[in-house]
Amino acid sequence: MKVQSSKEFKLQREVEYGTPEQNKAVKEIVADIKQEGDAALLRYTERFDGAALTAAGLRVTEEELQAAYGRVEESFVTAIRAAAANIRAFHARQKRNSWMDLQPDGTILGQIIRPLKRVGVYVPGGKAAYPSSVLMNVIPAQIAGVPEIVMVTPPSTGGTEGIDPYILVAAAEAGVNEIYRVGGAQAIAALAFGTASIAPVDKICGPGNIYVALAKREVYGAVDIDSIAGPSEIVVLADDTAEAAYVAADLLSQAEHDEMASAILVTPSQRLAEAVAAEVERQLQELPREAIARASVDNYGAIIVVESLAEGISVVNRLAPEHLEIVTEDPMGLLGSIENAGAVFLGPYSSEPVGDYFAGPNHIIPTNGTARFSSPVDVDDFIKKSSLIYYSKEALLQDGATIIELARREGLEGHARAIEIRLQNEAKGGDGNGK
Ligand SMILES: NC(=O)c1ccc[n+]([C@@H]2O[C@H](COP(=O)([O-])OP(=O)(O)OC[C@H]3O[C@@H](n4cnc5c(N)ncnc54)[C@H](O)[C@@H]3O)[C@@H](O)[C@H]2O)c1
Ligand SMILES: N[C@H](CO)Cc1c[nH]c[nH+]1
Ligand SMILES: [Zn+2]
Repeated sequence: MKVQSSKEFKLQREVEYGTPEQNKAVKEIVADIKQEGDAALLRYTERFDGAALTAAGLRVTEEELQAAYGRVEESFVTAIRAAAANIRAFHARQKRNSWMDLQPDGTILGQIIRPLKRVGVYVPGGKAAYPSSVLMNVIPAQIAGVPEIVMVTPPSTGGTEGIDPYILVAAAEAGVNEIYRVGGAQAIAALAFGTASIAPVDKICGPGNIYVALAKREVYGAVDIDSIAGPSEIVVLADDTAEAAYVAADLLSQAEHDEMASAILVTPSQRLAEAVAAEVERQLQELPREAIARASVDNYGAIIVVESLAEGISVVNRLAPEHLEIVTEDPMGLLGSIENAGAVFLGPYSSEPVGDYFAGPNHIIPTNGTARFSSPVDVDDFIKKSSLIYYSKEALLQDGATIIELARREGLEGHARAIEIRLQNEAKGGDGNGK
């Protein structure tokens, strides 16, 4: 990894997100699915995932789901249950309730919370299978009360059923049974627009590679999306007290996700910068996914030497990373200055994979600088709110003139008259029915 000064460093998102070719490919895939439905879905699944399916074979059967248990270790089932319990406990704290406020004049104002009816969750499965993402998608949706949760994941990671058995077991543990073996941009478009085999959803959540992220951006508006949760990112803000081997390991933990993942160290310590660069090189050679991680650090990685921790914080806030680790003498003391980061990990033992798998917070987190304005997946992603207004006669008599004033200032006489007709009727001693 190249050690550079903050002046030399250029923000990745200042260039187009994804290459022009990737953007063009995604637009074509989405348009084809919209127009041709299943036919295009099957064609792209064969082209990108090498699976020649029929429409009847798109959905995973209950037998396949149960058979997957025979292909995973008991220790995995124990681990996924323990992780699920932590994720459930964390997200249960986010649940909102409807509320109503009764005022002395009889007015009732409130907010009604309802779950979305049908949501699609994307579970990545291209370069690696992500059973942990099943839990991160499904548990908050269940806590919100979503009745129909549909899962899609590509068939490319193998297994006799064509889907990684660990993903299937995680789905069965989470209680999902509508699962389709499709991935990439074609899966996102199928969820958004529907095909003969897959009924459309109201919202799509979940992380994925650049094709998934661009497709979610493309279908937004036809459906809602959680955020752009694309190739993983980590920024470590560290001072001279940090352990170089730990920092390097944490950088590589995200670099190994994807050639487009980004891993960045920001430090005022030239010594640490050089030690981490050497450690990254040493640890890379021992990493099974060396080629992916090397491409990531070569193209999207950086070690940025800043003048001070204060400058480091301003670099971090510009980057707005998905994950930020603060490994300094007093990490808690710096927390208040962090404005943009999807998840913040404090101190040398809060290694990023603790959050990826187990602590409880969601690992589906905005990337590419979008942590400036969006948040990790949570229970709120799976609800919608309706406002409730009940105005009593007394309240309308009291506020009516003010409402009329505001309506007439906007030149909307029809609005003003809707109020005025009631005020006039009441002034005449009306019965409240306009008579
Ligand atoms: N931000 C987050 O919260 C978060 C969480 C977990 C994982 N991730 C990211 O998810 C991603 C998982 O990526 P993955 O590739 O392993 O799985 P994936 O399921 O996201 O992508 C695989 C799909 O990509 C499509 N694809 C591959 N090459 C293509 C091409 N040339 N043209 C068109 N489509 C193509 C295929 O349809 C394939 O099914 C990684 O980037 C990882 O960093 C992000
Ligand atoms: N680090 C990823 C979020 O960017 C999540 C993940 C899943 N499995 C391992 N890691
Ligand atoms: Zn990870």
